[in-house]
Amino acid sequence: MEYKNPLGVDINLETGVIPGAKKLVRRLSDLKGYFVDEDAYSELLKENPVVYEVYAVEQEEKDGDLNFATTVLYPGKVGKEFFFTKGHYHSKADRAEIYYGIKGKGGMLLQTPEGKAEWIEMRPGTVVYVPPYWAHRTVNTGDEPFIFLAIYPADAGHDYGSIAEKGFSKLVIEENGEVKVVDNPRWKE
Ligand SMILES: O=C(CO)[C@@H](O)[C@H](O)[C@H](O)COP(=O)(O)O
Ligand SMILES: [Fe+2]
Repeated sequence: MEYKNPLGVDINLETGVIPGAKKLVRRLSDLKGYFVDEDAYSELLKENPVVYEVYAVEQEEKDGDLNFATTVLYPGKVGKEFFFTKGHYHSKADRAEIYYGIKGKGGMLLQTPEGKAEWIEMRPGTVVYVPPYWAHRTVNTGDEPFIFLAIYPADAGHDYGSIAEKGFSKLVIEENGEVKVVDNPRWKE
């Protein structure tokens, strides 16, 4: 039997960086078509800010193993919509996931394939259980980076297709200085 080596790493709780992890950067240009307000999107695209970074420690895609990753989701808005991650189902749709809030303020939008949505607020210390089959997207509703850890099966994979095409049935927006979760006018089942 070949055994893998155990590993311990310290997440930088201020920056979200995991030493030695693979870094992925998503800029606004990577989120074309995701935000409802297309004029606001085009305007902000001139700056093309970084929307989020992911630091991932991933194993081979095998049943039984685990990956973990931090995400640093920057504050910002496109029109009224707060910055968010793309959001995805898992390619192996029955794979669950755990998120843990590290820094900043935000939340998670979750959705079943039938379009039933849930919003869960997250702050440092919040654990979110993402059940099998639910799409999930995080949203930064604060004014500093929102940082969290995700732990997920190594064979879960990411299925971005249907969210990229249809989005979530709910939007998380700022209106009159308040965070609101409202119906997505573009949502169609
Ligand atoms: O859910 C997971 C892994 O299953 C997170 O590590 C996200 O991958 C990350 O927060 C970026 O979000 P996406 O761009 O992948 O939606
Ligand atoms: Fe996931």
